[in-house]
Amino acid sequence: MTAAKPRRKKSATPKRPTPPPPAQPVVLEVSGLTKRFGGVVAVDGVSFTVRRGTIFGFVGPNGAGKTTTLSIATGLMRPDAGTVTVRGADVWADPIAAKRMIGVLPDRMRLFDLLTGAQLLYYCGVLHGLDRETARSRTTDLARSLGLDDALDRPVRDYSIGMIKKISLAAALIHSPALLVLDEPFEAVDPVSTQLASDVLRRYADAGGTVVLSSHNMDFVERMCDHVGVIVGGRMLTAGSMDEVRDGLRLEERFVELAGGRQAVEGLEWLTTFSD
Ligand SMILES: Nc1ncnc2c1ncn2[C@@H]1O[C@H](COP(=O)(O)OP(=O)(O)OP(=O)(O)O)[C@@H](O)[C@H]1O
Repeated sequence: MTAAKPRRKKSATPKRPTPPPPAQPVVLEVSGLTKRFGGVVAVDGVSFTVRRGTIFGFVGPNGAGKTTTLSIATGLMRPDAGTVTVRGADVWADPIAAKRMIGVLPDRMRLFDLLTGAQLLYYCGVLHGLDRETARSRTTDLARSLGLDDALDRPVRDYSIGMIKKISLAAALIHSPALLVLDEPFEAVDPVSTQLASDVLRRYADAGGTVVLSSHNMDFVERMCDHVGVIVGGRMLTAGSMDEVRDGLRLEERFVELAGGRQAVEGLEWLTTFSD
């Protein structure tokens, strides 16, 4: 007789959108990615697929390999091994076709910050092939939806960190790409703006857009994403629907479990011996 497996405590979870049906076509296929920086293996054989209409959360501890993976996935960095395709177009063999379908918000993006917000969005739109009228009207729509209307005429170099994230998100969205890849999009963004931007992303995904985003905010990922992948030490430990990955726990609990648990606070006794 086998011992009964102890049941996990079911935690209350925030409300989330229903996952899209599994029959949706694959939009992003990442296969066997590996990237080394000298002696550091930043990404170690990472594979995952993301289907149309999915909001995929990519989570992992600091230095786990999220930014490196997302940089390779969007063609900003070459891997040592592995392939990435976007709707079947290889990001390295067919970069123009692949990149046309991607909107990117990279970590630490450098913007043409002498332009005003309106000029920046307009030029992003025109560079992506939009006609002038469409670029102008989408600039206005995005600024309104993301709470940036009042800032549109100011130079981007005067923006706060959160405002830069929002204008970068607008720049990634302006050509209405099939795939959005966002590296920590809501870092330093206030809760009201996060809500506005979340609504924009959900509407985009409901209409068939596909989102991959990284974040350290587990509650946000659990609320926002229907699929999730956990990367630790360059390896994708698990990826699947939110419920599969959570396995009855809150995402944060499951993440801490997978990422190695809490470190004992040993060797810090001096911290409690105050100098005065
Ligand atoms: N250009 C680089 N040169 C050398 N090492 C790098 C470079 N970029 C990343 N690394 C290393 O690769 C590993 C993965 O880094 P990466 O930025 O992908 O992690 P991350 O999961 O995005 O981390 P964080 O959550 O802290 O942003 C780290 O050990 C990092 O120091």
